[in-house]
Order: sequence, then C-alpha cells, then structure tokens
Amino acid sequence: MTATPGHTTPGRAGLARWLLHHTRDLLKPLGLAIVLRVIGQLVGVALLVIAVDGVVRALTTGNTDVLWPTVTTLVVLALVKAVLRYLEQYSGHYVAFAALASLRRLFFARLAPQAPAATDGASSGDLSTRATRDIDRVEVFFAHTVPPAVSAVVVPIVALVWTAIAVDPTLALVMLPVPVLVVAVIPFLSGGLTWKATRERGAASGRIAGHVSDSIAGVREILGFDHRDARLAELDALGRSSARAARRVSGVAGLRGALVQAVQFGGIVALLVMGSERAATGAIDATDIAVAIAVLIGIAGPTRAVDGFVADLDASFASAARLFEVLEREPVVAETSAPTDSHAARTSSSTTDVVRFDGVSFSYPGSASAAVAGVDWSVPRGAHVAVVGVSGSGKSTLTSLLTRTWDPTDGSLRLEGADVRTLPLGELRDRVAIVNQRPFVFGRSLRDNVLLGAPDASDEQLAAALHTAALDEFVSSLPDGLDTPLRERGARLSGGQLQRLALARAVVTDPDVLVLDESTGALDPATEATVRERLAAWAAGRRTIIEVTHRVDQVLGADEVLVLDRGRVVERGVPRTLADADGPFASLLARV
Ligand SMILES: Nc1ncnc2c1ncn2[C@@H]1O[C@H](COP(=O)(O)OP(=O)(O)OP(=O)(O)O)[C@@H](O)[C@H]1O
Repeated sequence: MTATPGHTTPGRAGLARWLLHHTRDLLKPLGLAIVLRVIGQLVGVALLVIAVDGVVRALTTGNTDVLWPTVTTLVVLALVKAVLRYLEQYSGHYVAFAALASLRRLFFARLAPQAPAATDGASSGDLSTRATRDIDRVEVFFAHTVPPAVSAVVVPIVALVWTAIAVDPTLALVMLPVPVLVVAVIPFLSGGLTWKATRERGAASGRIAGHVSDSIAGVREILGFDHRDARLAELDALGRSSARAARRVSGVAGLRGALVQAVQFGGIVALLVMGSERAATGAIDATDIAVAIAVLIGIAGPTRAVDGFVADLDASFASAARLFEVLEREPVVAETSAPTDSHAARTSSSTTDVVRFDGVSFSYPGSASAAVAGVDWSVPRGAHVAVVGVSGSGKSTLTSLLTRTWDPTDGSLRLEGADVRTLPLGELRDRVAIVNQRPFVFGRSLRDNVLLGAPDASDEQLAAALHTAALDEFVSSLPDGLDTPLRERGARLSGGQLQRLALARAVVTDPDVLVLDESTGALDPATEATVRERLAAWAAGRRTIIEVTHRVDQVLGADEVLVLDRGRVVERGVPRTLADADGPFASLLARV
C-alpha cells in the first residue's frame, strides 16, 4: 500500500483509548452495559453464597424449615439476574453495532482525502477487508470485552472484600492470588506471546483478500496467459503463512485455558486446607468454609471471561491496528484550513489565464527522479491546449497536480489567479474535471453513473452532456435507456462507450477546465471527430480544454501544444507551426 507516514501504530492500551475516543458518544450506554453486568454477576455470586449458606445451615442444624426463606430469595434474585442479563446484552450489542457504524463512516471519511494518491497503489482487496472484516472484529472489543473486563476486576474485589468482612480475612487472603493470576498475570503473559502472531494473521488475511480480488479482476489475464498454477502456488504460500500464525495463537490459547483451570481448582484446594486449619482452632466454622468456596466458584465465571475474550481481543486489537494505519495516515494533500474567498480571488484577478504553472516540479514519494521538472506554463481561458510526449514523460502527472491528487514538490499552481492550495478541495474539483484513462463504472444505472458528480442536474443538462459525448444514440438504442443497470467496472460497455460515459460524466458537472487524459483513444475515427466537434461547441471559448495525449496528429487543431520529455517542457507553440519545424513535436508527429 502506498503509505504516507502517519502516526506510529500504538500498542493495545493506546488502541483501546483510540477506539473509545472515536466512539465517545457511546460511552454512556457502554457505562450502562458495564454497570448492568457488574451488578448481574454480583447477584450471581450472591445466589451461590445464599444457596450454600442455606443448605449448610439446614444440614448443620437439622432444621430444613430455614431453607424456605432462602428458596424465596433465590427465586427473586434469579429473576433479577435474568432481567439484568437481558438488559446488559441489549445495551452491549447496541453499543457494539453503533460503534461499528460510526467506524465505517469514519473509515470512508478519512480515506477519501487520502485518495487517489494513497489508494491507487493499495490493494483493493486488502482495503475492503479493513473496511468490513476488521471493522466487524472491533465489535468484540465493545460487546464482549469492555463490560467483561471491568466486571472481571470489580466482581472479585467486591466479593473478596465482603468475604474478608463477613466471613474471614485469612480465607479472603488465600483466595486473592486466584483472580490476580486469572485476570492479570496469565492473560498478560500470553498476550505478549500471541500479539505479534495475531497481527501477522490479520496481515496475512489482508494479503489473501488482496490476492483473491486481484485474481477475480484479472481472471482473463490469468486464463489467457495460463498463469493459474503460479497464482495457486502464491495463494498456498499465503495460506500457509496465515496458518502458521493461527497455530501459534491457538496453541497459546489452549495453554492459557489449562493454566486458568489449574489455578481455580488450586484455589479451592488451598481454601479447604487453610479452612480446615482455621476451623480446628475454632476461628471459623464449616459454613464459613463452604461460603468461601462458594464465593471462589462464584467469581470463577466473571474472571474466566478474561480467558474467553483475550484471544478474540487480540484479534480485535490487530484489526483496530489495521484500521488505525488507514485512518490516521496523513492525507497526501491537506485541505485548506482557512479557505480564502476564492470567488473574490477569482474576480479580482485581472489574469486572463485560467491555469498557471510557476516553476512546478514534482517527484513521487520514494522516486529519485522528478516526474515533472520546472514547468512554467499558462493556459488562457477558453483555449484548447494539448500536452504531448512519449509514454512516461509526465503528462498525466502534470495534470493530476491541477486537481491536487498530489501537491508540487516545488513551485505553485494557480487556477484563475488563486493558488490551488488555498481553494477548498471540493470547489477545486468542481471547477476542474478530469476524464481519466481508466474510468470506473459503478454497479448502478447508466443515469446514476453519468450523474455521479452532478446528481441534481436537470434532464436537459443530462441530455446535453450525453449529446456532447456522442452517447445519446447509444442510450436511445437501449431498451431501458438511462435506467439500464451497469455492471461494476463497466463489464457491459465497450471501451469506446466507457470513454464516452466518462466524458458525459465530466461535461455534466459544467467545469471551467476539462482535462482529457488519453480519453478518446478507444473511439473509432468518425465518432472521435464527432466528439471533438461537439466538445468544441460545448467549450465555445468559455471553457478550457487541456488534452493529454500521445496521438499528436489528433491535436493539430489545438491552440497550443506543450511537448514534455522526462518531465521537462522541451517545446511549446502552435501545433501546425511546430509540425513544420524540425523539433520534438515534428519528430513525434513523424512517428504516428
Ligand atoms: N503513482 C506513481 N508512483 C510512482 N511513480 C509514478 C506514479 N505514477 C507515475 N509514475 C512515474 O512518473 C513518470 C511520469 O508518469 P506519467 O503517468 O505522468 O507519464 P505519462 O506521460 O502520462 O505516460 P503515459 O502516456 O504512458 O500515460 C513515469 O516515470 C512513471 O513511471
């Protein structure tokens, strides 16, 4: 993934704070879930203690009548516990699912400003795993972790303090190591052993998802070039590394469960031994020993819950870490903090240049050479200009700086006099529309796809855009017209139809500047001529067209052409004049 440095991923405590920070609106219902759980589990301990106390008293006194008030109390407490359990489950899951919804919103809200720079190089399978499975796993943290974790600490403390006061302080002391070991020591030690493996397992799953989604998207190439065996071998290798990490996690989980049980039974044995010694001195009686054992058994459930969630919690934190990496990454371009009055800047500007590059240079992160170097260029309003050059000469990069996919490493770029960095990104991208080489089609209707950037456009505006892009005849030939559902990635469209759809999508937003990045290459010559004619009529000297192409013969009619070579401007001028000169443009033309 093309990562831009953000904050270092914190450890589990930091991630817990981070999750709680982003879901702070839910802290009240979360608090309620915790209180309900703690009370419910204390009631559970009380149930055991009262039952054991009643039975032992009845047996030692030989009077079974004393059991009736005990039974009544137990019935009432059992009902109370059931109601508390229901309310706790309800509020815990309410919090969990509301938290997931807000994390999903946050994921897209934070990802959008990083795009397309940070998402272009990323595996879509890995990103979608983060947005779905990783977010779902965080549910464990809210619904099955925070309330049990708090009650695993609070319930034993209350129970032991009560035992010390109401039964015997020595027995309470004997019991103390059990919850300490079960709740704190064992999970802490095992967490250290499994955290790395759990993170490796999460990363491996992301890589598997990326591999599978690439295989689906590239199935034609895989079959066409008989690449199946190699893909399967890669998938096997990924599966093996995921299984290795999973084995380590499960092995440690098994060991942890065994240790917890050993400690709990050891606690009962210790109570029996110490209790008998204390009873022999007359300090306590049989009922006290039985009640203390009941308390230890009563707190076994709440404390063992830690063992239950520790493995899931590691997975939950590993997922939170994968979310953190995306959500806290610095956007490649920063939204202006104090937007200038761009309209005022525009109207007060006396310039007739709609776009102006001043000493613009740009290098991709990690790249030693500049993709664009020292470009000075101004484009007059209403002009049709072209940027040409051999493949890799920096044409697309130059125009992507205009909409701030990236910011220049040096120099500045102005739109109608205003530095693009001072314009709100939304406004900038409204005013400059780019038709990309590889437009994306969503699995929605043709209408929705064209109106992506202008959902409120009128029917007339839509019809005009379709006409300009020469897509109108195609649309009328479809039985469902604009309501025709399109499959994702435009599977039902030809290359030329896809390009015209992308063109209509840009034109309908009524931009000041339209950038065409190799966006007519798939059209047949007659359709291309129609599109060019209609685009010229649409621009009508008011809107500016910047055309990026390596098909130099197609831009002989442009007002100006800029020839790039390895990121530098090597020639500029009126194309027909340059065609007759003996320069780079003429030699590009000779190659056509
Ligand atoms: N996202 C990226 N990360 C790193 N390097 C990149 C990236 N995109 C492009 N480049 C590099 O920057 C240089 C200019 O690429 P650019 O796409 O701007 O050229 P181009 O003239 O538009 O090429 P083409 O005509 O083939 O589309 C090339 O060397 C390319 O390898």
